[in-house]
Amino acid sequence: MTQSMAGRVVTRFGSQVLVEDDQGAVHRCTTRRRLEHGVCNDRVQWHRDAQGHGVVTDILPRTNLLERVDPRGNHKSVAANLSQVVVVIAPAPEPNWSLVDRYLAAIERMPARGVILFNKVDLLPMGSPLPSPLTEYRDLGYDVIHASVPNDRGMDTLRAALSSGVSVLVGQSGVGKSSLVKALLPDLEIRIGALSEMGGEGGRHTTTNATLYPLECGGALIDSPGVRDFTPGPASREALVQGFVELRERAGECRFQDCSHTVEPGCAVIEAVKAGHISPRRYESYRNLLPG
Ligand SMILES: Nc1nc2c(ncn2[C@@H]2O[C@H](COP(=O)(O)OP(=O)(O)OP(=O)(O)O)[C@@H](O)[C@H]2O)c(=O)[nH]1
Ligand SMILES: [Zn+2]
Repeated sequence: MTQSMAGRVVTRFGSQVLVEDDQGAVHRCTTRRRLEHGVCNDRVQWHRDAQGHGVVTDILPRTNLLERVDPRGNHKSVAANLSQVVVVIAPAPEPNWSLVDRYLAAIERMPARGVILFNKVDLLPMGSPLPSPLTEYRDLGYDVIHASVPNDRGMDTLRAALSSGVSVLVGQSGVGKSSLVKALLPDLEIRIGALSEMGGEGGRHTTTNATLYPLECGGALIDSPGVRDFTPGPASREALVQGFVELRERAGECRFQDCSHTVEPGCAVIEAVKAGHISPRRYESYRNLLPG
């Protein structure tokens, strides 16, 4: 056996994966059968077999996993080891704040860094106030970036935020994710073409699989339609509490250890809502997301 090397999965198609080595070169590899479930950005060990073919021999433990839930309710792994997830919203289509809370709760649980990108700010009338939920997110410690691709606003701030680690952009349809990705990766089509060719076998590679793209500003972006439209699945009550930073830090002070933070006496969360320390809107989001 030849020397074992470190790498990470750029994308997969069928039973094959493209693996990027430490020098940034990309190699087509097969995976051993028990390792079939490698996903984009998995850290792997690989080697060349006697015929010179790349073979992935090991998938290293993941720091986190982005999962998609399909319409039938099946969980599908999309990408691993993410540093941050950027939730894109815009003045139009009007933000679904409850969906933003759902995204942030899923991101906290992964765990990964959550960033909010308020896109298409050129649509805002001059001097209009910041939507109040954005102030809440800022107060909770989330970075809120304002951007507009046509006006080239906030793009440097966004690039700086993406410049280390591996990120994904998510958000509801029409908020401008495609335009942002095009601005961040102007040569996306060329890169997709090159990867497809590497896929061999008649370019069976499709862009529907999550793919890792190094960014010129440093860092990397994982993109695919399935990643952009990622909607988090339902969460248990305990998981949900962990997903709301302001609930998580108070839940330990409730009178009952198994407090659901909805009706119980001596609930530190309800007290904090009453005292104005937790936003009633966020608290409502938590209640609405509770499993029935
Ligand atoms: N005014 C303005 N319009 C924008 C901006 N970015 C994108 N748009 C427009 O918003 C619409 C949606 O943009 P897309 O980039 O396709 O949005 P998306 O989030 O990828 O949407 P889906 O493809 O439906 O998921 C298009 O008509 C864009 O031209 C922006 O910064 N300002
Ligand atoms: Zn409680």
